[in-house]
Amino acid sequence: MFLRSLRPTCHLCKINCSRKQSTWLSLSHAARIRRMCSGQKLQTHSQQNNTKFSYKPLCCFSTTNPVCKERGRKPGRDENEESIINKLAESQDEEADALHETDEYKQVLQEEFHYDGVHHSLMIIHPAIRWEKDKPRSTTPELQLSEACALVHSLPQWRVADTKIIKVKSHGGFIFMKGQLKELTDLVKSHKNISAVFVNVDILKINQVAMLQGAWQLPVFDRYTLVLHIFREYAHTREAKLQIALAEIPYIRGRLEQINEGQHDHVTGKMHYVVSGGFRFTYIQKRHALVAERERRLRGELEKVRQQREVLRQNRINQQYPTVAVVGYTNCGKTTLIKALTEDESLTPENRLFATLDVTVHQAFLKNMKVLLIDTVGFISDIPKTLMEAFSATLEDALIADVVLHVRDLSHPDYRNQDENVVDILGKLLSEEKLQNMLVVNNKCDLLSDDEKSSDGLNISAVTGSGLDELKTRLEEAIIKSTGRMRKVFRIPVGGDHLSWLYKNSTVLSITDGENGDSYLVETIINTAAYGKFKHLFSTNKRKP
Ligand SMILES: Nc1nc2c(ncn2[C@@H]2O[C@H](COP(=O)(O)OP(=O)(O)OP(=O)(O)O)[C@@H](O)[C@H]2O)c(=O)[nH]1
Ligand SMILES: [Mg+2]
Repeated sequence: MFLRSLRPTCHLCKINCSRKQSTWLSLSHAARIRRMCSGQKLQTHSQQNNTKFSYKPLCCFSTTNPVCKERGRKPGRDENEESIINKLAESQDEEADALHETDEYKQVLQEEFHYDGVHHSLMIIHPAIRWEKDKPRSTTPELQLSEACALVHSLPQWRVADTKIIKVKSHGGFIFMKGQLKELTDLVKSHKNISAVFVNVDILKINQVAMLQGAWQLPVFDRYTLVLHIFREYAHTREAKLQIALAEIPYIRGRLEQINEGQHDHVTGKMHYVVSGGFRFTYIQKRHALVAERERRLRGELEKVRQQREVLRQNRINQQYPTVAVVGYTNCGKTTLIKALTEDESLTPENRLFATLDVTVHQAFLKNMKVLLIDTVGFISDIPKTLMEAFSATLEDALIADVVLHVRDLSHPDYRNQDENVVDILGKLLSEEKLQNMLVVNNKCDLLSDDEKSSDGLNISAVTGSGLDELKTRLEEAIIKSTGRMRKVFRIPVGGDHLSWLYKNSTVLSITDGENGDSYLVETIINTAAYGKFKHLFSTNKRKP
């Protein structure tokens, strides 16, 4: 049986094949290249049973496609197919690592994100919107600027050379008025040691970047690109690295769409046209194909990693330990709090934004209960949704946790704004029930006087340990409420299987002797299912709990 591509796309050069006839592959060969599949539909040659397959088309090996790297090969014959597959196997080895960046892709990254390993000395410009009617904010331009500085300082050896707050009408158009642009250009040029400019807005449009880079003759960063630099610098696990690589894609796509809409020509300043067998492929199409191919490989790899995560998650569910997701704004003290509750020395809290980029699970013993605490990636304001969406899987663990613990840094001058941001995001993600049962703690209270402490939420300090005893009690109560676990006292006979069963299936809090010495009183925390099972198993011997 043979397979044929419906919409042939060259696998190597990422360009649609100009040949009218696409190459036929034998089923066995198609199976061998399955892992190279781009998800495009292929049909059986005979179409008798109308079966559809998803194998990678090999039409790219067209003899007539001038841009195909494999040009000259004659498709259709078995010996050629064999060599094609060998070639694919080679390229597969090279590309086996989904994170591998081709030279072409490296160039895209360099153009869009300036990943050149340079430790920049930055000028930060904060365009403060004059009248924010629809969204009155509890923050101030000075606080936003100081967060921008913290972002820069999160990168090793990056430094802030100067800062400037400038009032603007909106972040649209060209952001700055003509006079303002001149003033800023003079300022930037007056600093000889500045190597880049960071405009503190969530994301700059391509025409804005081109205009500002043109005026200042320096690379220009926005929050999206700067946060990506931080993520890239500190990601350790494969999952985090894949997620970050995936987060680059919507940014690049957004740029391509803006070029497509004709907003502005790209950084390169010209459009490339590749003419191939009567088809015209623009620079945009080529880049779209390049990005699509990378996305396909990253998603495929991420899926595998996530399957492993799912196994771990299932293990946790099977273990029946209650889970607590610790969430909050970046740098609020989530990791420090988990360290204090678990005494896990392997945890290393750091005084910088986005110190935690991987979701990790830690066992803790509260007062009577063993729980699993989940450390999560911190939130930050003014970051486009697409960037945080790349980390959505890490939040999934938080979403299915029995209890969500929201940590706030009460000592932070901008804590109200941070709180609004986190509550806003959690409000969209969590069910009403989870929100109702959410616990809020005000951390870093050791840095505050009694007057400054809040009456809303539990005041704690993860560093000094104050308030942690009360937090453990409240966490247990919240877990009991959300999981249907209950406190039960069982009277069980001495010398039976009851006690070992209870140890296995519930949390045993205490054991005392019964009045006549022939029984024990066992205090437990048990869920409704286990309670029903106990009654069922030991109904004849069971004494009234
Ligand atoms: N004084 C004081 N400092 C604290 C407290 N809790 C955390 N910190 C400090 O705050 C900084 C950030 O702590 P982390 O635990 O890394 O914060 P995080 O929320 O995990 O941060 P990300 O992982 O970046 O989101 C560290 O320097 C901690 O020592 C506290 O209760 N009091
Ligand atoms: Mg952390």
